[in-house]
Amino acid sequence: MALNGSTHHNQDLLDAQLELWQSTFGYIKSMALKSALDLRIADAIDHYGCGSATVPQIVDRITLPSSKIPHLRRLMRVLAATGVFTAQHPLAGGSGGGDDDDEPMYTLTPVSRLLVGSRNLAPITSMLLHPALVSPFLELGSWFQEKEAPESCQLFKHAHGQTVWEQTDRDAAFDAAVNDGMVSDSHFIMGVAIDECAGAFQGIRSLVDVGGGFGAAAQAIAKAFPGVKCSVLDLDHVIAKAPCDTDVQYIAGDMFESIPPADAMFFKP
Ligand SMILES: C[S@@+](CC[C@H](N)C(=O)[O-])C[C@H]1O[C@@H](n2cnc3c(N)ncnc32)[C@H](O)[C@@H]1O
Repeated sequence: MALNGSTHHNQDLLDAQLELWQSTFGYIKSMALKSALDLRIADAIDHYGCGSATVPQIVDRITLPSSKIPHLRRLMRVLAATGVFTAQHPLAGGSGGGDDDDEPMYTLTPVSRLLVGSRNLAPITSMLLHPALVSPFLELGSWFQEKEAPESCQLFKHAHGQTVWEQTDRDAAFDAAVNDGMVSDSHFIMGVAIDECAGAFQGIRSLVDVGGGFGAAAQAIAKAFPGVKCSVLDLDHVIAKAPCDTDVQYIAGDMFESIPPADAMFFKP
């Protein structure tokens, strides 16, 4: 906004305030995305074969009290402004054909297509936006002031009094969110990695995936390269829940104590 007859000083102040609010409210972007995941809005839109839907059509597919529909419209506008969906607004007056004529049409974008279908990143996105992982950032300032030794001074531990992996061991719901998230991320990225870096796996007869979780990455390697004997090393409580009907061998242990021998070590954070 340019001010009429104002000094540059006032214009600069307002521009700076705008930037300050943009940084202050930056979290709205990720919280709107989290709401879309919680409400399964991308799934609701994807249900309509063309990948587009109006708010009333979305409401038909999700659980929402009718009093919240105006708020859903606002959420959809934020999600369209941030590129999660596109919004196509109807021509003035509508076409006169139906009830939804005045409704914007929301369409999946390349971003939200990653929240549905076979290469679905919804579980890892939900995991990364889990309150246990987001809330420690509220304490980042006090973490900086803490004088403990670096290894015992992780932000997560500062906030929760235990490490991420101690919490997954004690909290079954958080553990499931982390494991499901990791599996979805591995499915996605290993499809790309195997296409792009197949040469890296040539000539290897055995491979150990260190901190390999449920073994989605190792399974993808074993499937693409049947000559590579793949194993997964992870903590006891993860291996206890790992699938048993796969081509990979699961080994419970602590990577800081020992790593089983193999031609290659693989690590996917
Ligand atoms: C970020 S996750 C990655 C999981 C897996 N690589 C994937 O992509 O699906 C890190 C993994 O390391 C495991 N981990 C953490 N500390 C470990 C340790 N000391 N020894 C073995 N595994 C460990 C966790 O249980 C978790 O499954």
